[in-house]
Amino acid sequence: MSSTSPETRPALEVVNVLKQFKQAGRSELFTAVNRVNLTIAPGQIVAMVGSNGSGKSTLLSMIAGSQRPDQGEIRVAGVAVTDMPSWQRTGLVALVRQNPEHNVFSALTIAENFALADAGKSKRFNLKGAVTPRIKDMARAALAQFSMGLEDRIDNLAGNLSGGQRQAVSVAMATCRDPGLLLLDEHVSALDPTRARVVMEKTEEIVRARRVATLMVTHDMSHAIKHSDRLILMHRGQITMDLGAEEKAGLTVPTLLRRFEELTGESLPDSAVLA
Ligand SMILES: Nc1ncnc2c1ncn2[C@@H]1O[C@H](COP(=O)(O)OP(=O)(O)OP(=O)(O)O)[C@@H](O)[C@H]1O
Repeated sequence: MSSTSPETRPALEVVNVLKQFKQAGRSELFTAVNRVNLTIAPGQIVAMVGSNGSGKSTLLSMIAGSQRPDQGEIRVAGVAVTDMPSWQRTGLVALVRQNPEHNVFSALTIAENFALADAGKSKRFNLKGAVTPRIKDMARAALAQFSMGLEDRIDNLAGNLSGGQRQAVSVAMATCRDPGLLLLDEHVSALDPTRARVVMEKTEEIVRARRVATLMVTHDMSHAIKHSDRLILMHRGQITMDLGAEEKAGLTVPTLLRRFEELTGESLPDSAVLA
């Protein structure tokens, strides 16, 4: 079998990626992501944790296509996306953001949101007539996975949903077409702890069932340990720790926080502890 066949090629390859920013009042550039290498296998769930400002969101935004690396290469499911605008990555990369407001259009119904997501990179989108029986079936099936009754509300305005319901809709939309890679940028951090747990557990269940490779940024260390196959730690623009399933098996939140402190001399913010 060829090493580049769909079954074996990595879901994500980040090769030597560098991103620098100009800083106000300073002549030298600030390095936010410092020659990062990261490979994610098909179906693998990777949790990424790290201190504030360590470069997690910048790395995610380069993978999603809203920023371009200054150097390096990014491939998703074998496709070179480094210079591809984000709208062209639909189907390859799906992103669920922290703020529920940023993931769904409040003025559209749930079904219309699905129609819009499905239209993806096609430039012509006409809302009138876009909600076809196929879209409705797709939306109902995707939403039923969350067991929140959302499949019976597809004609409701998304703006009338709670934050947790919106994030459930967002994950359902992001995964229903089986993207090459799912990016979760603190997608449950704006929810209350109970809702956060439910949405996180369902998210894991869905991505495992669909075998969608996932890179999840979180400040909740227990989520990072519990809901991943692998845990990576970013610090000052670099990946400083990379724990596979075996190393992660006996890991507890206090041990993880201690290991981070030993490695970096700094404390890791744990939203579950801070909450
Ligand atoms: N557009 C920009 N211009 C200048 N500096 C930036 C820009 N975007 C990010 N940075 C800086 O790059 C660093 C990394 O930011 P980034 O948002 O990636 O960190 P993070 O790990 O996601 O942090 P947090 O956990 O707090 O969300 C920070 O010091 C930030 O101030």
